Amino acid sequence: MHINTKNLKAIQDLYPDELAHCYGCGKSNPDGFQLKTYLVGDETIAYFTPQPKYTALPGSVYGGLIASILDCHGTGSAAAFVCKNEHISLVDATTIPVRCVTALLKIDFKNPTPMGVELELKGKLRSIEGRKIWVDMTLTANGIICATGEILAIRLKD
Ligand SMILES: CCCCCCCCCCCCCCCC(=O)SCCNC(=O)CCNC(=O)[C@H](O)C(C)(C)COP(=O)(O)OP(=O)(O)OC[C@H]1O[C@@H](n2cnc3c(N)ncnc32)[C@H](O)[C@@H]1OP(=O)(O)O
Repeated sequence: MHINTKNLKAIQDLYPDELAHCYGCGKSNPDGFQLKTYLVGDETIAYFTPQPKYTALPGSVYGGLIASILDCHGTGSAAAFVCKNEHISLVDATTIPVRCVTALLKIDFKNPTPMGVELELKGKLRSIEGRKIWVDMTLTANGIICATGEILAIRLKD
């Protein structure tokens, strides 16, 4: 079921302008994917519909794109979970003081990801250990999990 995100703020839209050029999720990169990650309760969610140019085998999505959007959903999720853990409101904020980058990303490709349908990405917090944030992710199409991912995001120092 597609969650209505209309009244939610995407974590990537709360990155300050000078850090908003990421190819995968920067709001200021018109050529990028502009992935949006939302915190909904205890999990994060994002939706993405790949363009046909990101085809692998005919009818299925290129794995590099899958890794790319899970990468950005993972760091966005990590930032969102840190904010939640530290009671930093995403509702009232215009920017957030949390920056996370990917140290490690693992993707398991479970099933071919069909082209032409909306993909649903979910993230769940596994642990926060100091500056290390582990997030488990799934990528689902038509109700079938096509890929799972795990990410170790590192919270940057000031
Ligand atoms: C790129 C710069 C942008 C800056 C602006 C901010 C941007 C904010 C907006 C975000 C925009 C979207 C982002 C999209 C997602 C990307 O695509 S990010 C781009 C890809 N990632 C990178 O380029 C990161 C490159 N790596 C690095 O810069 C550094 O290695 C890191 C990850 C910052 C860590 O360096 P560090 O801060 O010196 O921390 P370090 O002490 O080495 O490690 C901390 C802990 O993590 C552990 N660790 C580190 N790496 C690993 C690993 N690979 N495996 C296991 N453990 C590890 C260490 O063992 C250590 O553990 P403890 O001893 O604390 O238990």
